[in-house]
Amino acid sequence: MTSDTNERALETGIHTDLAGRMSYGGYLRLDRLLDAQQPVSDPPEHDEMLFIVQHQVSELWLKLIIHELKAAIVHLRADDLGACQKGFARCKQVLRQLTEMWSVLETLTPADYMKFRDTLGPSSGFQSLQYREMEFLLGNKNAGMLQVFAHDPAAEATLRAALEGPSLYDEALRYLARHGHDVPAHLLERDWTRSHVSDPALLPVLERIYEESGENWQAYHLCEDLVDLESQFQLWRFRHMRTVMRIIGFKRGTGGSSGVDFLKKALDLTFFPELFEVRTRIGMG
Ligand code: HEM
Ligand SMILES: N[C@@H](CC(=O)c1ccccc1NC=O)C(=O)O
Repeated sequence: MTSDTNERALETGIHTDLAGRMSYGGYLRLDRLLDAQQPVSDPPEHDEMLFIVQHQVSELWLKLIIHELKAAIVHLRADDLGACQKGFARCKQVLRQLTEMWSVLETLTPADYMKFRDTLGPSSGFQSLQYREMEFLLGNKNAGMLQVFAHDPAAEATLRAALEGPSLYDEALRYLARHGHDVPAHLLERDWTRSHVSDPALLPVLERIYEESGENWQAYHLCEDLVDLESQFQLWRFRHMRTVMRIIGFKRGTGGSSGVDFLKKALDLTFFPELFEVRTRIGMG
């Protein structure tokens, strides 16, 4: 069948009377979402739109990750590993998206970025509340980070709540203890505002889980989900550092840090140290 136009006729039944009813734009609050891209460069720099959209999309994905991590912590506490695994699978895929997104920003040339970089003033991703909350939920705690939000009491309270609660790793260790694994007692009740410090006493516990994964499948699966999350997170950090190096070289950061050097140091951080250390022992007798 041929047709002399390329139009697709509306089927009968398509809703067109949407006055006062739930619509696409209304449900998604697109009036607000799509009004939130407000470049500040004057005269306007074409590439500032890319910069804003990239950050906003990142923040939206961070919002979902935080939503899932908080739920995973609740599910872990309730021994509901199935629900937890669903959340982890989603977080991993979102982190992959976030990591892949650096390729879009890498189309920003150093010279084009410098045309509007000054307008950013002292603002920096270092001040991302959601990023810091995600780090805290994963276990990289640092009370000093609250200072950055002293100007914003609501933000500070959000971050403080994440600082003061057990992290995903803390809850995973508590889960293992409840399920017959000999996790040292001092890891089960402690000052949650501090990052977990690698504990050699955990290694034999994890070694058994890894050596006898068949008999400890749930625990093994939980540990491997955490390993996946950390590895994917590190890929995001690495791509950020390389993108920054490519765009601003070794300039200082707008947030006041040394720049690439500061970002490189973050690559040494680990959320779940023993889950990597245990691998050294596997098969060694
Ligand atoms: C041209 C693009 C970018 C450049 C040049 C850049 C540069 C930097 C630099 C130099 C820092 C260190 C802090 C400072 O002194 O400012 C930093 C931190 C940070 N940036 Fe970016 N960044 C870029 C894009 C992004 C994007 C798209 C995100 C996504 C949300 C992001 C998130 C972060 C976060 C979360 C930190 C804090 C990292 C930490 O504390 O470990 N950045 N960035
Ligand atoms: N820190 C970046 C500026 C920057 O990337 C930025 C500025 C404002 C809001 C978010 C940002 N993203 C990540 O740091 C720089 O030093 O050029």
